[in-house]
Amino acid sequence: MLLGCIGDDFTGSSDLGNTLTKAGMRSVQYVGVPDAPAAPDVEAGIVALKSRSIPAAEAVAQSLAALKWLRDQGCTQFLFKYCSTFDSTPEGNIGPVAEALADALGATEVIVCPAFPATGRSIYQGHLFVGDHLLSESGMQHHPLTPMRDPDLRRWLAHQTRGTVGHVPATAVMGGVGRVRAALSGEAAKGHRLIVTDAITDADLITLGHAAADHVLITGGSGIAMGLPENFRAKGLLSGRAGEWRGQGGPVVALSGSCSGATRAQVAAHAASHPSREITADEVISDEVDADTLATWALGQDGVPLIYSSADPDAVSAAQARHGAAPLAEAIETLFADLARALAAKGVTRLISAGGETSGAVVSGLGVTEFEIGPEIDPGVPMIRANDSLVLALKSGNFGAADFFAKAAAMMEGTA
Ligand SMILES: Nc1ncnc2c1ncn2[C@@H]1O[C@H](COP(=O)(O)OP(=O)(O)O)[C@@H](O)[C@H]1O
Ligand SMILES: O=C(O)[C@@H](O)C(=O)COP(=O)(O)O
Repeated sequence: MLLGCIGDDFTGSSDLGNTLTKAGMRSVQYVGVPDAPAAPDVEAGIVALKSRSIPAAEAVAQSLAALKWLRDQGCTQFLFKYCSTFDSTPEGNIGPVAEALADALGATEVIVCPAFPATGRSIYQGHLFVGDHLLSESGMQHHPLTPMRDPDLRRWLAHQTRGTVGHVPATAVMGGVGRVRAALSGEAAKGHRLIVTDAITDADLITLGHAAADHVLITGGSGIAMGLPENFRAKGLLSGRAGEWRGQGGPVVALSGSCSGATRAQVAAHAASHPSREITADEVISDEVDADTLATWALGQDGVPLIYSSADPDAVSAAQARHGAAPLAEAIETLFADLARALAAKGVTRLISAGGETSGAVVSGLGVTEFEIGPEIDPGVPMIRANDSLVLALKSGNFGAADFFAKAAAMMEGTA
């Protein structure tokens, strides 16, 4: 294994696997820290954690355990993957995890770059944009767990860190690899270890990736990985053997716990022509719904049945006020985990899940240990294979075309 990656959620980890696989690295996504060695042909290993919204100290401990396993597999470079919308709170977890990994690896210059231009995320003057909106006006200010109300990544990250935060502007990034290296060293010389780097285009990300060829630790969204495989290829370290992917027919179900604007639009579009069942926060809290009944309903439907708790910001706030945000999220996630387990037991072979935390719950419910990464459905979302009879798509809340659920089901079957 060459590149060791730590993802702070499951959709994000498959997003990273997609980028690395497309760029020619043989990649495997692990569910948590494995307790056995990796297969010898894995070139990029991604340890997927569910550490984005847990207490910072636990996120640090889990990330350090992942780092230890990846080091034991022989990795020479490490990537900490977080969300392209920088999902975090003033306490963390991006800053504390990045600093702990940097301490453990003795890293002195660490890129911080969540840019992902294919999905509209760009960084300019240290500020994160989603399309032509600042992050704080993109809808992310309403996120149920990590509302993002400050688009200045330098300022937001500084709340989370012991050390100070540096910045490499777009003018330096556009100046090429030499200018970037000089700018990063300049920031490190001023005592800034975590350095936010502007990036507007894929070309900027490839420049940053090449500039970071000798960095032991890199942090960012999946975009920051775009240039990394080429560094290993240039040293003759990649096998060039991509995995063989095969589609999967059979019973399909879509689950959605994401409340993002993009997912709610996908849910509305899908529900117009496919069987769909909403589960409300109140039903979940009062135990009026059970996983077994929902699974039986879904597998009795034609088309691509959808079960969703996705709700608009007003409904989410009202439900959180009634039940508490954390207990409510936990109750809904537990239901999705139980539902995934029940669906697998009843023979589902294609499972689509929308939402990062939701997908973490779904995967833990399934009890799978690793995923083969397959072809891309939409930017940032690959199909992934859990075992001989189960293929999944874990969709970030914000990603995917308007017809994502139907499109994913068809592509997973190999008919689109
Ligand atoms: N109707 C709802 N009311 C309140 N919280 C909800 C509701 N539906 C889902 N949630 C919770 O909101 C969170 C959504 O996060 P996530 O699944 O990561 O989606 P995204 O990818 O959009 O961030 C989850 O913890 C989920 O359990
Ligand atoms: O970088 C991204 O935007 C995604 O890969 C990601 O991390 C997804 O997180 P969710 O939006 O919580 O699904």
